[in-house]
Amino acid sequence: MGLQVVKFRAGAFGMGPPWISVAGVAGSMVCAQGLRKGFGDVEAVKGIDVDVRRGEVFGFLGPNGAGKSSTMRMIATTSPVSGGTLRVLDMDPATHGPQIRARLGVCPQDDTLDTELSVRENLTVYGRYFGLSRARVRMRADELLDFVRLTDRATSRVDQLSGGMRRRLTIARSLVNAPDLLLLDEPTTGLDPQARHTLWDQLYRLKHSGVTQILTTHYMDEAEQLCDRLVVMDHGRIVAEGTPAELISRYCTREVAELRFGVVDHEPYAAGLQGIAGRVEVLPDRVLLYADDGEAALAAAHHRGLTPTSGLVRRASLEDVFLHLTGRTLVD
Ligand SMILES: Nc1ncnc2c1ncn2[C@@H]1O[C@H](COP(=O)(O)OP(=O)(O)OP(=O)(O)O)[C@@H](O)[C@H]1O
Repeated sequence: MGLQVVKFRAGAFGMGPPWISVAGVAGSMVCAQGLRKGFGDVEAVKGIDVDVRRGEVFGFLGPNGAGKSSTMRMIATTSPVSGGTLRVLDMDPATHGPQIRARLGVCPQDDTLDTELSVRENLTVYGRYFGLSRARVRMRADELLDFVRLTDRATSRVDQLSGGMRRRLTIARSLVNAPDLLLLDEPTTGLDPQARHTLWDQLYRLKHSGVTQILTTHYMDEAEQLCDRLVVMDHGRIVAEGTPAELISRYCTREVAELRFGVVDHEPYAAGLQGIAGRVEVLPDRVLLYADDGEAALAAAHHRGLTPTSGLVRRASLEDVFLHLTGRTLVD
């Protein structure tokens, strides 16, 4: 028997994508307890607990090598679990891989589109792989092309598309089987700002149509925009979990003053700023001073004779949380 095929309904895509959930999952969409992944001597995932609820967008954040992709591959059932327990859509990946995959959409980090085929054919071939009838596949392809705004490129070959169009097509392809759960590995890496915003808009619409999403990203603004909840991973472990707002309030002050002194070595300036407000972080080109009142902190610095060549005050962000927890900026 082929993969279990999901049901479709003729869609009013203009009003939002008509994804149909085939079967209810009462509790968690993904539940991991003490989940581990090893590659020989390398422990990529060191016992993590994760609970992804129906309808939410859940993010895995972390620096390179943190274990995000290894975790995603276990959830996608393409990499066996080394230890702990994992349930995906209330099933065990070890025994129900095909049943899980039939209800998953997977958008990999690198586009794996068939560049020899047209845009439309990429969808129809994939749909046939899921066992959809020709008529269903045609209807589905039309709906998805409309959803990702590629209808007018339906007959173009993939190698004629821009990077942003390819990502949109990859997302469309991952939705061919009307998945309950969509896995997105760095969905907007390499895209220009406009293409990123277009994709965010589509992912947002998907969320509101009830598709649970799990994504990895290096972009904190992306996580803040899209994720209801997220975990920060580092060295195979979860070091923080919460909503973006919870994480910011837990690990940061309300504001951050950024001070640039136009020098190579900021350490002496950082030392001089100690005690004015909260934590002081040194970056290659600036010093960050965490404060509930950033303007007051800047004034206090000036009072100490530490007047920057440029100083600005901004709201604390997930980027600051990440820096605090991992000691690194986003992309190292
Ligand atoms: N197939 C493999 N064989 C051996 N080691 C691996 C394999 N896949 C991943 N690793 C190692 O496991 C650790 C976690 O890698 P993983 O790709 O899960 O991290 P990541 O957080 O997704 O990183 P990135 O953001 O760079 O994609 C790294 O040390 C990596 O080298």
